[in-house]
Amino acid sequence: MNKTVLCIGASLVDELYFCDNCIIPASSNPAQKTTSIGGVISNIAQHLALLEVNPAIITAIGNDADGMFIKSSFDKSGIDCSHSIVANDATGKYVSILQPDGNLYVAVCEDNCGKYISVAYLETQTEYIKSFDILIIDTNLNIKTIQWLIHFAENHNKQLIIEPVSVAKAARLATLDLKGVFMITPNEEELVAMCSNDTLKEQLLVSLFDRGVETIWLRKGAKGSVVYTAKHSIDLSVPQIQIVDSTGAGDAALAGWVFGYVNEEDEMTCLQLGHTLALETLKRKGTVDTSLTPSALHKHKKTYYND
Ligand SMILES: Nc1ncnc2c1ncn2[C@@H]1O[C@H](COP(=O)(O)OP(=O)(O)OP(=O)(O)O)[C@@H](O)[C@H]1O
Ligand SMILES: O=c1[nH]cc([C@@H]2O[C@H](CO)[C@@H](O)[C@H]2O)c(=O)[nH]1
Repeated sequence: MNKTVLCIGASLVDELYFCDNCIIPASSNPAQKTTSIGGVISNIAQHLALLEVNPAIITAIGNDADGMFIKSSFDKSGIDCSHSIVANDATGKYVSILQPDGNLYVAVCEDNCGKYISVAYLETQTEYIKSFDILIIDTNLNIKTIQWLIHFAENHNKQLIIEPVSVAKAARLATLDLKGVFMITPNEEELVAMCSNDTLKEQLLVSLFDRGVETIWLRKGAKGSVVYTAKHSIDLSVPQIQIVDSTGAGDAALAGWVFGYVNEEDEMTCLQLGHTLALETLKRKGTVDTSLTPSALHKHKKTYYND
């Protein structure tokens, strides 16, 4: 393993409510709740730790029981969170309401990492950040911090990957200078939100390349995904599966891809590893497949992709 990975963004508590029956809007629906650690960057870091990539994280948690639970879980997983912020505040929370088939109906999120992971804070951490090869960030961060990190990565030759999180938060990227961004991983709705003017998919992709993005990994749910660079693209479908919970497929896909990348796998293998981890996550409730190991991921990949 050659490259080192630092994740920067939100750690939250996820409360997922699986409704017993098809949701009746504007009324109370009987449901079953599961609670786990969430936040896009935390999901990615947790999977990378299980995959023995040895990630570190800069995140913000509150000085409450949720925050202490998240910190002790990171410590147990070997995720270095010693440069994270423990704020005199509540830990952020994501609450989602899902249909009985595991598809998202609606979700809300209150998180504080935009407030605490400021440019002023990151400026005190530059030597630490410089010690990593790959920076993965989520758009829970505020616009100024995201722009600072993009420039930092460009100036210090770091590979910066941006996970756009949601349609609302992807819009934070709409006006930014993206020069030198190594990879960005939107779904089709987030792609539109990241670009201020264009509407056609081809124009959206070209506008991101013009703004300086090297690779766009476009996620298409049950239709798989496509990796685009200015020169070529590769497309991969997914087998049909019975999903249990749609939460976190995109985060898992990125962690699987990064695992392949740091282990110097070819681009199709990285993509297959990404899809494989997404599929395994979709088959269980919650965002992290806690049974994951590097060899289990390779074994599942063989089953899904038959090679
Ligand atoms: N219903 C599905 N069946 C099979 N695979 C799926 C399904 N949904 C998602 N995937 C897999 O997960 C990957 C990422 O999922 P998706 O396209 O939903 O991304 P996303 O919207 O960024 O995810 P998230 O829900 O985490 O925000 C897809 O490219 C695909 O490989
Ligand atoms: O605004 C946000 N919504 C949802 C998430 C997280 O997305 C994960 C699923 O992809 C889930 O764990 C939630 O906490 C987030 O970090 N910010």
